[in-house]
Amino acid sequence: MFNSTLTEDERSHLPVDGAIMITASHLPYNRNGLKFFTSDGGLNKADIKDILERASKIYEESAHNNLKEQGEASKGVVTNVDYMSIYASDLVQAVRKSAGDKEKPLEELHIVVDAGNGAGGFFVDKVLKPLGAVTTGSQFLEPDGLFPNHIPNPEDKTAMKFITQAVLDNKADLGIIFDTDVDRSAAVDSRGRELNRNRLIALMAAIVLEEHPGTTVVTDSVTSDGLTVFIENKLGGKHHRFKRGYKNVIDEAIRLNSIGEESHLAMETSGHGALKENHWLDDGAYLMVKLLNKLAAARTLGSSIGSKVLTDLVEGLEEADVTVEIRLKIDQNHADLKGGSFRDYGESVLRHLENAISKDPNLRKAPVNHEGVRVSGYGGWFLLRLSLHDPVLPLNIEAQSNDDAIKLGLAVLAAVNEFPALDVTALNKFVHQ
Ligand SMILES: O=P(O)(O)OC[C@H]1O[C@H](O)[C@H](O)[C@@H](O)[C@@H]1O
Repeated sequence: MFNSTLTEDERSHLPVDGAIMITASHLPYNRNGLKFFTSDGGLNKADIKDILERASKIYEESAHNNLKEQGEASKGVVTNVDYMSIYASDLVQAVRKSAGDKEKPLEELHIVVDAGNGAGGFFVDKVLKPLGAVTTGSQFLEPDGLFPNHIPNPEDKTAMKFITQAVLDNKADLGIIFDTDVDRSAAVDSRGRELNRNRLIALMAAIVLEEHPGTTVVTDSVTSDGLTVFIENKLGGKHHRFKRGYKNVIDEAIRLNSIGEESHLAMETSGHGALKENHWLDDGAYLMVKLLNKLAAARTLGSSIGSKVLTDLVEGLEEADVTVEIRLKIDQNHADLKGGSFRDYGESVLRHLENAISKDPNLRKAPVNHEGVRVSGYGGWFLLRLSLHDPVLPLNIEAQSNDDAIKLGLAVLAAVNEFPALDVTALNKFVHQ
């Protein structure tokens, strides 16, 4: 969508002034929304508020029965343009270029795609096949807004199981999965190893840091400590852990560049990733093209080279044995909120936790932290923060053993237990497993 505001092609009426997409994104089918783009990028909350306010003013100012007439009068011309083919052919060209302009640089490489019945099915016919890849075993390529097979979200364990199984069943070299509107993506290597979350950020960081040594990688707040060590010690870059929310991460990377700190990659564990070279657009297909470029370039040296070139790039990334996310709901109608907002309530939970932590010698608050309360201890860490959208406090815990993860969970539970509007059932279950 966004690219249609930049592509120059007079015959196809491009570039357009604006683009609108109807999508549930990675969410279930009953949570559709609209995404708006201009050539400056995706519109943010303030822009959308402005649009809604203006629209409601126009509605109020016009007499109800006049609206239909006005609509008739302002009718424009509708022209259908096959923009997807134009966009996809740019992706194809990028991969060819990285392989010295070879027409079919992925010849005989077996790549399966799981589009989760979202919009990503085009990647098979319009990108992979023209590059010579074998795509048998690709699944759920037909768009279906009810997502009958699984929720299309590379952060979702079930979704990742589907693509991993498809790779193993088909003995494929690589698996690729997209969310509904292809702004999130992830991969699976030939052995069925998931390249998502921290691992995908590490992989993208390795690729980007080869091109831009020393650059800063901006990520969301739930990235692991192992990722920082990997980016800084192994790759020689800088890891700037910021807030959750792809827009927050992207805007922060843009801000860093504007104050003289070079950054080329902004990425979330959710699978949203944006590159400076691609106008800071969180384009999941473009991320996968960066992986294909690596594969294509490697295959110019030997046709048996497969996804190992990607797996090797994340060699040395330390990963926690236990990774949990527990979402603690705030009951907005509970008397303990005293009529206040769930945000204020959540903030007071966080302040209380911060205070409790400072008295515990086993725990250490992260020296730099931009969101919620992040704490190290028992060889791991936890982060408790407010959800971007919901009345929820998500808790992320990473540790090297279940016992250590439970110790971290208990520290949180002791502090949050004092807040009756917070549903701690899931946390209780976790620590008493
Ligand atoms: O704060 P949470 O509820 O975990 O949700 C956070 C997520 O919200 C949306 O899905 C955005 O697309 C993501 O960029 C963000 O990470």
